[in-house]
Amino acid sequence: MTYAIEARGLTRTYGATHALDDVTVNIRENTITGLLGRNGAGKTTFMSLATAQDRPSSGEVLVHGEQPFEHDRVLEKLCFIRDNQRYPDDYKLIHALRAARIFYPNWSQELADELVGLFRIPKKTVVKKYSRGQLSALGIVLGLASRAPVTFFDEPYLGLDATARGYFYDVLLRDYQEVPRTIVLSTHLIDEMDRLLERVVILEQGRVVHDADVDELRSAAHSVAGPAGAVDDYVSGRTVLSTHRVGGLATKVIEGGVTAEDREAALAAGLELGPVTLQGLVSAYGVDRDESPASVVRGAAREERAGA
Ligand SMILES: Nc1ncnc2c1ncn2[C@@H]1O[C@H](COP(=O)(O)OP(=O)(O)OP(=O)(O)O)[C@@H](O)[C@H]1O
Repeated sequence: MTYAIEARGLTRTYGATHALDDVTVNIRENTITGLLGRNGAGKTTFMSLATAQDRPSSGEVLVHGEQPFEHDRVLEKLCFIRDNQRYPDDYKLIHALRAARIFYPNWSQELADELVGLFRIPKKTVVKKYSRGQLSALGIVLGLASRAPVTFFDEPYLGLDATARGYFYDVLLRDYQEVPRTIVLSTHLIDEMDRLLERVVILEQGRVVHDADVDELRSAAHSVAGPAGAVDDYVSGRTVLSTHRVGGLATKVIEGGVTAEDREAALAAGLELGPVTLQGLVSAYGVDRDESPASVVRGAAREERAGA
């Protein structure tokens, strides 16, 4: 198997903060991978290290088997679209496209022109006067039209309306099928983007908590809902990833798939078993086990009422 990105013990600290903490992960060539996790989980840090915009405190990251830092042959394979991309003050659309065409060997002007039209990106306005959504659209044009063998998008949709986001997802999938390449996306719009993702890496406080194919991950957990006591009995001896309580009802996300015995037990106890969305899993892995903020808040409110 060929890997586009290989991270070994990758660590980046800022003082006492471990932005990335001993991350070992391989990203297969020609896949679309979602880099997921709550705010501050380390997604941008990972992308910055893989694209040589920053250096690790320890460990290493290889792109197509080579160190990216000050290595032109590797750097020209990489495109990193981040939300705070800066452009020279006098840049208009044409300047940004011209620079990209020179920099990226696989640049597709045809694709760039199509996307500029779809996103209605202004041609006469200087880029620094663009709206938030127009800036994101420009980043997406550069990222997709670069056709770079390894392309990173760090929350590329900020400010984009739903129609424009739909164009992004559709064109990304179409062009990826025509010109396969490695695409890594960080996103908080997980339910909206999960149809794009073949694989996900979930980070939590700088560590990898899951690295799996999307289908594998979906079947690696399930939810159970019903009367709290019956739910507690059902989950006894299992790993609970998250809990939500409303009055006497509870919903828990549990590690592991559903067996025939589970179905029978749930039916007998009047419980409902269901799948967990990717968003549900990321939230579940991003909170303290068995105590989601919702249940903590509601629990506190109940205690207050009981004490009043
Ligand atoms: N230059 C820096 N100086 C100090 N701390 C930093 C720096 N860059 C990142 N961090 C810290 O490292 C951690 C990871 O940050 P990072 O930006 O990688 O997270 P993220 O997953 O991309 O978050 P978000 O989803 O909010 O964009 C955070 O705690 C952040 O505060």
